[in-house]
Amino acid sequence: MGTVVDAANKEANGSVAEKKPTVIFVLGGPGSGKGTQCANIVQHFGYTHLSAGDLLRAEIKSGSENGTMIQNMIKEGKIVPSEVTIQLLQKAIQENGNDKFLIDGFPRNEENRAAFEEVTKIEPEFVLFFDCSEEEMERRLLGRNQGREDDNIETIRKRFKVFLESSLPVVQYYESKGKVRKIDAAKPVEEVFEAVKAVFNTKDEKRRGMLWEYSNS
Ligand SMILES: Nc1ncnc2c1ncn2[C@@H]1O[C@H](COP(=O)(O)OP(=O)(O)O)[C@@H](O)[C@H]1O
Ligand SMILES: Nc1ccn([C@@H]2O[C@H](COP(=O)(O)OP(=O)(O)O)[C@@H](O)[C@H]2O)c(=O)n1
Ligand SMILES: [Mg+2]
Repeated sequence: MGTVVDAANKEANGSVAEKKPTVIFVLGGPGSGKGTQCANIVQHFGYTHLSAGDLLRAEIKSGSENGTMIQNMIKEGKIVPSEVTIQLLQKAIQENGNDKFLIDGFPRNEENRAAFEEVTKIEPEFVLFFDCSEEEMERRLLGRNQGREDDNIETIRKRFKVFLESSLPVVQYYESKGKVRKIDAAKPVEEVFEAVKAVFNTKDEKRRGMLWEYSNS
């Protein structure tokens, strides 16, 4: 107790005893490059990557009682009820020894956002938002070749509609709180990652600055 690091944790989490994990939400339209960039962030910055879509697809494969419902929702590009997705995210966080997570593809609507906050009491440190044109995202999704049942033009159009109507308002909500770090995601993978690195390096510099100020006060 009483060290500089304790003080910083206390400031970030409210109290040392109830230390919560650091969470960064990674948002952007379908095919904007969330999964690709998360893999890079994991390599460089030591976060654990949790993709809501991957967790839901694993749940279908596991033969869970919700599997058929989830499969139908994904095929229609619809958003699975929060309680299902949040339970999967919470379990993944609890089972992992890391204390910093990239949550990719969540929250995708207001219900996701409010329920996660209510259940976990976790506020994201910031929201990484990958901004990309529909034309480019469509091209990427049709070329993704991961055998996904939702990467066909009919479902892609539905997913774009859901993104505009339900997911963008969540980005706007965090924008109003000054939490959005917007990245031009239409560029090549390496250039996008340069912009991502700048966001994470700035965050680390700010934290070092805070600790320095504290230790000199
Ligand atoms: N900056 C980029 N330029 C071109 N293709 C990309 C870029 N980022 C990702 N991709 C490709 O586009 C497809 C979708 O990327 P992915 O990371 O799965 O996006 P998301 O998780 O946002 O749907 C993949 O085939 C990926 O290899
Ligand atoms: N928070 C979430 C995330 C994904 N999903 C479902 O999973 C699908 C695929 O999500 P994903 O994040 O893997 O898709 P991409 O944006 O990576 O292409 C979505 O279209 C939804 O049907 C959901 O219901 N709720
Ligand atoms: Mg993805």
